[in-house]
This record gives sequence, C-alpha cells and structure tokens, in this order.
Amino acid sequence: MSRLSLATLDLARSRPNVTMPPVDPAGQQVGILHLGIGAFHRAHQAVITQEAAAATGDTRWGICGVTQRSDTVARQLRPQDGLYGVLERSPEGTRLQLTGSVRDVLYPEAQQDELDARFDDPAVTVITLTVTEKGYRRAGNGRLDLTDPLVAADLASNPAAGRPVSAVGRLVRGLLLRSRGCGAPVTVLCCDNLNDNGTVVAGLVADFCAALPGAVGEPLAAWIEGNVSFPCSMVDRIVPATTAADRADGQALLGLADEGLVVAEPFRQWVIEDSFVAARPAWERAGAQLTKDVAPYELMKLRILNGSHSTLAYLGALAGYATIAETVGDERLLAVARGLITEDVIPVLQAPDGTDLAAYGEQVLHRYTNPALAHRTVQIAMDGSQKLPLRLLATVRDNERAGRQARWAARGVAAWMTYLASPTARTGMPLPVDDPLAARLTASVRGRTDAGGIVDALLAYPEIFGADLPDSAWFRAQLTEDVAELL
Ligand SMILES: NC(=O)c1ccc[n+]([C@@H]2O[C@H](COP(=O)([O-])OP(=O)(O)OC[C@H]3O[C@@H](n4cnc5c(N)ncnc54)[C@H](O)[C@@H]3O)[C@@H](O)[C@H]2O)c1
Ligand SMILES: O=P(O)(O)OC[C@@H](O)[C@@H](O)[C@H](O)[C@H](O)CO
Repeated sequence: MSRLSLATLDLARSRPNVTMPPVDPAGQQVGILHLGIGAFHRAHQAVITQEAAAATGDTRWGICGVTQRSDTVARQLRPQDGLYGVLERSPEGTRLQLTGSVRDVLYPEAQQDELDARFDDPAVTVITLTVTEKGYRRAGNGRLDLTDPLVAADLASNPAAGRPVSAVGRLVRGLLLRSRGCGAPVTVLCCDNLNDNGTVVAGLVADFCAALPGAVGEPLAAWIEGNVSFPCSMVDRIVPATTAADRADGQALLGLADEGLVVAEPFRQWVIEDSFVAARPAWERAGAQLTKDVAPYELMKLRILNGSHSTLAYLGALAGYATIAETVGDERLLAVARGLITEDVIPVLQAPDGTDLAAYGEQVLHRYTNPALAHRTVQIAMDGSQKLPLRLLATVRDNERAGRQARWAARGVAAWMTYLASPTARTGMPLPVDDPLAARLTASVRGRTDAGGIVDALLAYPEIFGADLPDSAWFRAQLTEDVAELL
C-alpha cells in the first residue's frame, strides 16, 4: 500500500471521516524547534499549531521536531514529508485528522549540524519540549543531577564542539550557539507534566551553565538572562502509545499507510503563561488559553487528573485490568479515584479563575471511561519515582499542613508500592517496572510479601519521599494497612 506523503496526500481528500490538514503543509516555514517529538506533541501542540496557522494565515510556524534517544520518529515521518494522522477516538466514533505542521524531523546523533543550524536560525523564535519527567535529569532536590552519566558526559565535552546526549545539554548547546551566532531572543516553552515547568527548565539550564567553565558559562548565563524566557504551561490531552491495531485502523480510514500515526481523545487543553520574548504562533486562535499565572491550572491538572490517573493505573494493573477504561468500569476503583479528587485534592486546591473544580474532576473521570481509548495501565505506571511526588505526595503534604490525612492519596502510593513488589497481577498479567530507579526499587522490594517491610524499604528513598513523609506516623500506618490488603 502507498504511504502518506505530500505526493499522495490528495488521495485522502474524499475519504469519509478523514480531515485534511487545514494549511498547505509545504507552505509552512519552520519557526518552532521541538525537542522530544513523541506521541503527545504530535497530537497536541502540532495540531493546535496548524489550526492557529489556518486561523491567521501566518505561515511562519512549521515545526522541526527533534528525536531524543532513537531515530524511530525520524524514520516514521521523514518518508512522509512530516505528515501523519491523529486518530481521534470517542464513544461516538473514530475520525482521522491529518496534520501538516511538522516540516522536518532531526535525529541529533546523525544530524547535529542540522540541529545546530536550527538553533541558530533567527526564524526560530520558540523552542518547545516534551522529553518526559525523567528526561530532565533532576536530582532529589530538583536541581540538575550533575552525577547523571549523560549530564556528566555533556559537561565533560566542549559544549560548542561536542555532541550532547542529554536534553538539557542539547538545549544549552543550542542556546550557546545562538548567543554566539544570530543572537536573536527565543522563548523556551516546556510542555511536560511538571509543576512550574518553565521555572524548572530555567533552573536546570542555569545549573548547567554554572557547571561549565566560567569563561563559557558566565557570558552564556548573562545572555540567557537578557534574551530567553521560560514560560510555564499546562498541557492536557490523553494520548496513549500507538499500537499496531491503531495503525491498521488509521490505514483503513486513510487508504494509505501512516507510520507516524498517533491516537488521542477528543478533549484537549493548553494553558500558557504569556511571557514570550519573541514572536509566537497565535495559539489562542486555536483554543489555547494565554494567562499571567498558569500555576493554579498546573496544580489542578497534575493533582486531579494525573494523580487519579496514576492511582488508577497501579490499582487497575494490580487487579489485572489492561486499560484505564476497564479500571474505571470497576466501581470500587472508580470510587477511590473520586475519593482522591473530592476528599483529598479539592479541599487543598486553589481553583483557577472561573473553574468549578468538582465539575472538572467529574469531567476527568468521564474522560477515563472512553471505551475507544485503550490507554494501558502499565504505560501510565512507568516512571512512578518521578511522578508520585508531584501527583500524589504534594497532596499528602498539603493535607498534613491543613491538619488532615489524605487517605486516598495514600491508597495510590500504596498501590505503587504493591506494584513494585508484585511481579504479576492476581490474574497473572505481568507488572513491568520501567523507571529510572527500577534496578534499585525492584532490588528493594520485588517479590516481598511483608507489607511493613515493603513500606519501610520504599519510604527510605529521600529522593521520592523527602525527609518529612517517612516521619508521618499515620501515613506509614495507612500505607502498611493498604499494602497488606493489596498484596
Ligand atoms: N501522552 C499523554 O497523554 C501526555 C499528556 C500530557 C502531557 N504529556 C507529556 O508528554 C511527555 C511525553 O509523552 P509522550 O506520550 O509523547 O511519550 P512518548 O514516549 O511518545 O515520547 C516521549 C519523548 O520523550 C523522549 N524521552 C523519553 N525519555 C527520555 C529521556 N530519558 N531523555 C530525553 N528524552 C527522553 C523520547 O525520546 C520521546 O521523544 C510525557 O512524559 C508528559 O510529560 C503526555
Ligand atoms: O505522560 P506521562 O507519562 O507523564 O503520564 C501518563 C498519563 O498520566 C498522562 O500522559 C496523561 O494521559 C496526560 O497527562 C493527560 O493530559
């Protein structure tokens, strides 16, 4: 079967349930450099960007995507001239949105020169990132982990001449080349699920500069101070990893093979701090919200959605459910998610202007029920050591400060602990541990059946639980009771 590309795109024009790109892909110039061109970026920012371009007629905002660890996405998209479909799945049916805003894809290991040229291109005024929580290589204190092998390798090589391997290393090298080259201001916009994500990235870049030889790091830090901004953003759209079945469904709709296809729910939200130092797409013309303060939106989303998502992922996987939709079909597990949202999270959360938190929470739970979206519990269970502090432990702490006990958040943490201890679900479904700390975590607890010992062993990770939570008597007791029940 022929493959989607600029040459074949017209064949899709009359296909039912297929929507053509709303802009001429070939007419878009690259103005955005995106580090981490995974599934989420393709289903969220790239779609909103092409809609903004269509609404304004502004052709400056094509995207150059940069893969991080492998050339997979480059191999998928380059033969397709950057085109791919977003398979939007809902109970009402499935439609395919063709997307044409990705104009180039680079694999840095083989294309560092091309990447350098993009970083130094004055037409590029926005650099965006989705490199996952662990991709930022943060130490337990939130600062750049200078002992991380990739970060250490980047620092050891000449930043202007070497070939960086960490995401922050790539970003800093790019900013260095730009500061010495075109010198044009640029905005760095983080789109990962992190609290205060722009501030986090600004801090990591500053840490990296401070660790460079002074003659390089100091002038670079000064240039960044005057020429780069790091707005925060809240991003939301449920985008499960694409499967072979998804590709087959996409191909049946399109009549063309599409190796770059991604799957998503209909819902999407993007709230962006309005703090840009250079031109940007008019994303607000495609539904994005530009605001002075993203923090209340970030906290609402991370704690209500991502907190309940992780809780359901661990509880669901332990019960042998493969997907979130199956998990919320179990009334007892749905009740845990609802308890977490209404009893633990909302009472200690500040609502963004005009937002009804209870209604938001119910909408989130409803989104999980989408039976057409096979979002695997073990996918969401990945990287728990990076996610739990933001998604659940912050809620535990805020409740402690308010003199309350976050009983349901503790249940989510206990489910993570039980997941780590259990090689398989009760049904025999394997429970893989995919986490930067996987080797240590599994050595600590995998295969153990003593609830108290499991809880003690895991609470002893200060990079996850800090110095305070292990001292909370009710938390330890609740975790032990819950792990004993879940094992
Ligand atoms: N998928 C979703 O539903 C969703 C929704 C909102 C936000 N997000 C954010 O987007 C991120 C990526 O999600 P995705 O669905 O695109 O995942 P994905 O697996 O499709 O892509 C992940 C991207 O991050 C890169 N990456 C992974 N580990 C890395 C590391 N250690 N160092 C550097 N880069 C690394 C990969 O190379 C890839 O480019 C999430 O971690 C989250 O922060 C995802
Ligand atoms: O993408 P991750 O790994 O940060 O988290 C898994 C899910 O909780 C997450 O992707 C949600 O689907 C998403 O945050 C919804 O917007």
